[in-house]
Amino acid sequence: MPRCSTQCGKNAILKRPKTGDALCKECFFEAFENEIHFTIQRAKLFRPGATVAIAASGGKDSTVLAYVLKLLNEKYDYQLKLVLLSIDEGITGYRDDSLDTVKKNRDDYDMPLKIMSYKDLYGWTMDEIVAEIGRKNNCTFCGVFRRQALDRGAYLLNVDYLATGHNADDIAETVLMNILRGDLSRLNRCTSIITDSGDGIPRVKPLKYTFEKEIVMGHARVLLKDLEKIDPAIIMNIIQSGENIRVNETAKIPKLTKCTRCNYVSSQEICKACILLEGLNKGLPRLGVGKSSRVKRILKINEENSKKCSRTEESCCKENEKKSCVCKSLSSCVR
Ligand SMILES: Nc1ncnc2c1ncn2[C@@H]1O[C@H](COP(=O)(O)OP(=O)(O)OP(=O)(O)O)[C@@H](O)[C@H]1O
Repeated sequence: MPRCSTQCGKNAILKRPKTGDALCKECFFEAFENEIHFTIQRAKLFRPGATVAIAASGGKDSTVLAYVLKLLNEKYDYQLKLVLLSIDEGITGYRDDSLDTVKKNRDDYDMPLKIMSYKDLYGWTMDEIVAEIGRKNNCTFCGVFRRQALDRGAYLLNVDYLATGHNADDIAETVLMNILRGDLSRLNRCTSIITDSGDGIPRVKPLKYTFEKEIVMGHARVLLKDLEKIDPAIIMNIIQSGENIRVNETAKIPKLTKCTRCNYVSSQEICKACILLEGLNKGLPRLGVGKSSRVKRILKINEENSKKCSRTEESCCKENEKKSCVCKSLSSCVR
């Protein structure tokens, strides 16, 4: 390795993929932290005196986020109050381990920690959901419930911001996925460093321009890594493409509104979390997996059937072994 390109006199230990600079350990840390500080300053990400919940999964990104935010908060006097918010999805052998890491973050960084579980919020752990639906579609449940659980946690903690550890690779991957799906609404939102979750608590991504070097499973990610081999600037270019795409004014973009059932933000009358939950509770776990037009059709059929159902709650549930009952009282008798 050559000498550190900052002329500090030390030997370089790595070549940064983002800039191509050969740096020593100390200069790399400094450049890394300064870039995040610059991102925060340029986007005016935090109001001084605000409380920030750091969405802490126990993974590398959110652990680095907690570390860097604490460091920058003290170094540059952002005057932020930092707390950790963790969601326990109830995945044995996975989340329980990473929750130990989050508890270590709490002790190391001296930050309060709030843990919220799917079991308490939805009545189901991910292990129970997988037992019901199988392995194929369980990511849909996990993603939708986690997103809402983080919003609920942030609301409960009465914080001003929710910061996640999404990095440049995550964002470039999401841009690519939304382009491939033609999802203009999400494409519009996914490159923003700050997004309104709909209940007044903005979500922020201080690591938006920070690279992730690890290769994670997933087709878009693999494609991205292949493209990166051809041109290292590709990750930034894809984010920029996403930012520059202009949406045709005649294109139909769903408006964010409130779910009529749980009152959380949704682009549909009933939010995805409520539909997934209804499917689980009615023994129709695949209800929310797939197109919203199909979901609407099934909900309508169920609604019509339930009008026809003249049985009592007990007999209906008994007859259907608490599984495919169509009477309106089903969710109360199943649970
Ligand atoms: N169980 C969780 N509890 C709290 N926050 C979470 C949880 N899972 C994900 N997040 C937040 O969402 C971000 C992106 O999550 P993702 O599942 O893509 O993990 P990741 O990119 O591997 O990040 P990490 O390394 O922090 O786990 C995380 O950095 C974290 O801020």
